[in-house]
Amino acid sequence: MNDRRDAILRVEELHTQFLTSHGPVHAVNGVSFEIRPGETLGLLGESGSGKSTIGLSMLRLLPPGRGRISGGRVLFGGEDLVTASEKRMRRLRGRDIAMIFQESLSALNPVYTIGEQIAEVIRQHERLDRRAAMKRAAEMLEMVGMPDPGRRLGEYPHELSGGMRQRVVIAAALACQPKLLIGDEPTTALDVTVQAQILDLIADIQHRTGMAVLFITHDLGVVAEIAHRAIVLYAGRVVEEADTQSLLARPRMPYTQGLLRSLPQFAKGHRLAAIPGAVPNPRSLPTGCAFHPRCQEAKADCAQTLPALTEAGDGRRVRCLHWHNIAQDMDLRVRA
Ligand SMILES: Nc1ncnc2c1ncn2[C@@H]1O[C@H](COP(=O)(O)OP(=O)(O)OP(=O)(O)O)[C@@H](O)[C@H]1O
Repeated sequence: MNDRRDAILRVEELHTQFLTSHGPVHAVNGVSFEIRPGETLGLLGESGSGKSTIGLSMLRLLPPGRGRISGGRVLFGGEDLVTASEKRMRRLRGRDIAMIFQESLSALNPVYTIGEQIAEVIRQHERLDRRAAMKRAAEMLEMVGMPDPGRRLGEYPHELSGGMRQRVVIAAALACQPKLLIGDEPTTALDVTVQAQILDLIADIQHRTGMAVLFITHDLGVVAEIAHRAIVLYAGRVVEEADTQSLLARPRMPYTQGLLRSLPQFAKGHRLAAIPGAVPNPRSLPTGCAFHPRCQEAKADCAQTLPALTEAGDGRRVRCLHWHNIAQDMDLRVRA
């Protein structure tokens, strides 16, 4: 959180609830972060930690009547999207802020050709005739590395492989040159080779256009690959934020340390071990630090006091009462 002036997006104290027959579910509990142009921020967390809800809240795409933003601001270029009109949001979505999801097949309409669908997105936001929009659609397909883009324009989604469909979805998302791309697990359904290609593609386009990217994922390996900075989410709260290299080399929060130890490529000298237990139910969060029942470092006060998100130097933020001692222990272990 260094240079506040430059951020294209600032999320401040976001709270989002779902109303269910069993009462409200507090899915997002005071989340703040920012993204600067040309930057990729990884939003990392286990299933149920609130990642998708943050993405949907930012674009005001929560299920009507069930999901609601109950507090906070989402400032995009200084404008608060929480209070913007629905008309304004329709203009922003797809033009200034684009979102891509995991399941490319459901994002595409089976009865229209690839070309018609990309051209339609372009024409929703720009005054172009059909021919010009089709020409731009072909250029977009070329940009995302689609072989033989002219021919692909006339094909239907089912004629393409999963990786090629995801390229089409990215082409459509980027057709209006958004300033911010939100990717919600956009590579999770793809095999590792195609996943690597898509990550390279997003990084390459970002390099050329300077767009900001919020990359939502449960996969630390993906964050390591694509994100400049990362936020770790637990039970709807940010528990750690750091530049990706520091986060991977010197995680401060025990939860982040646990995530790293559960992955072979990051375990480095530690025994490979899954974090015991599961993400808590957001209807009944533990008192104090929500992670304390699963934490190997927990002390008596962790069950009583909710730690604040604390500045820990170098733009890092940590939500842990004992991060300082744990950090010293970790550093000693790393030096030994
Ligand atoms: N439409 C909904 N109605 C009720 N509760 C919901 C709804 N959508 C999400 N939730 C709850 O909100 C919490 C956060 O869910 P969310 O989908 O944002 O998590 P996530 O980190 O994106 O998980 P995943 O990786 O599995 O998508 C979960 O407890 C989930 O059960």
